[in-house]
Amino acid sequence: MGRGKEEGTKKIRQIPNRRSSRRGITGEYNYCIIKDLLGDGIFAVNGDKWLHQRKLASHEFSTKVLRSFSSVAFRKNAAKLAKKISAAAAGSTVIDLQDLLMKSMLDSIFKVGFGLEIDTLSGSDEFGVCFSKAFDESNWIVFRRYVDIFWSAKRYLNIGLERQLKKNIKIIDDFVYQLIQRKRENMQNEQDVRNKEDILSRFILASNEDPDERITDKYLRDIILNFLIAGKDTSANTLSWFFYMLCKHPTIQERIALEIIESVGDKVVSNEKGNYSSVDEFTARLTEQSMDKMQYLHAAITETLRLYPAVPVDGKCADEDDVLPDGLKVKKGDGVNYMMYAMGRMTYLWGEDADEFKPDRWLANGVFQPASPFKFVAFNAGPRICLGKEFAYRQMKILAATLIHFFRFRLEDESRSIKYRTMFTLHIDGGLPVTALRRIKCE
Ligand code: HEM
Repeated sequence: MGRGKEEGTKKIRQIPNRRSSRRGITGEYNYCIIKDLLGDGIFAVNGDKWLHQRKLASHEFSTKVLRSFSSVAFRKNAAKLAKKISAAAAGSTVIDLQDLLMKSMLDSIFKVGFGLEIDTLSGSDEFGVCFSKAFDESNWIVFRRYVDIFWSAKRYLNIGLERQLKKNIKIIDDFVYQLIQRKRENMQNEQDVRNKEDILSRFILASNEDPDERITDKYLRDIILNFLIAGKDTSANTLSWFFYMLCKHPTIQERIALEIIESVGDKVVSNEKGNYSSVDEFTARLTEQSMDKMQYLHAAITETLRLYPAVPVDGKCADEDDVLPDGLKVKKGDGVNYMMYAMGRMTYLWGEDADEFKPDRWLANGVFQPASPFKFVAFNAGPRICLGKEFAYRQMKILAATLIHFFRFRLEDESRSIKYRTMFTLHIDGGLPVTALRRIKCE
């Protein structure tokens, strides 16, 4: 088994992403299914275009500017969400935490990714809410195509879900093209556009210097939708499962709350008014240094991703004939799927307690120990590893720390059996209804 595992790592690395170069038969079919929604974006491109986008995107993700800019935006959104939950807690109202997290993530990614303020969390931004609904529904309909063999006939006849999808895509496109237009206009009017921090501005800047004129509005539209699909549901779903786990394991919830207090310092817990702290004062303390001290929180999020990987299954397409470690021959163009969901629960990888939620398995002397990305595959591995991993951890830790500091969460119905919904990402079917009790007064 040991030898197999080692070889497997090498072989899987040699099988490129189905969208990376030549697509082959299965790759072509997958591409066909998703291209109506995502076009030729990061997830659906081939050859040179992918490399070009990856270069542009990875540069942006690694800049210090983006790192500090995104932290400010994440803290602001975390505070907004905490205030919303606080209002519900005051009235003992049950909240759907998954829904709130999805909205909060959408607002965040618009700010960080595209430099735009939208407010779907409060529900006041009608255009944004409409876009968000159309986007989520399209995501589900596109996934349904994998199990509906008549989808292309329905698309041709413009009936059923395909008709709905067409309408949704129009809403999405109108919204996104308007956004690009607005962005281009703003950038023309601004003096120092080089200091723009968001990813869309950087792509637009690159388009002005692109001799081949590859970065068209259609190209930017695909980039925006790909970043949304990559960055919104993944982080929101992970946090939903994370809070579900904390509800099931109250002692872990308490241990994280203690670690947060130790990491940010005692002052936030009490001031001259007693047991009170402003949420903005608290989030301001979520600096890189204090976040780095939250090793147990980091481990608990990682443990959630092991058991509930946001991308539960992923596919690749063989670029050339190959042989898998167990001797299975793979022909050029064949599709190979690997299941993160199953891999996270394999006893031969994680031990006899693989099914248990144990953040401690990631710690040695209180310090987080990462596993090989070929074993912990939630972010993929090799050249197509997730570009937003660091970004996602920062955002999830800021949000989680803020909510756990101020509230104690309980499932609305302990007896309800929680199931996942089959989509591209691992949603909780029916949402996550919880009650939030205030630990600390939150304003
Ligand atoms: C918990 C959060 C996340 C998880 C579990 C996750 C997981 C993944 C996985 C499994 C892939 C590989 C997909 C494939 O093979 O086709 C991927 C790719 C990618 N992710 Fe993430 N992701 C997360 C958050 C994010 C965020 C927040 C962003 C950006 C805002 C992001 C941006 C990307 C991009 C751009 C790619 C494509 C990379 C490439 O193909 O070169 N991800 N992610």
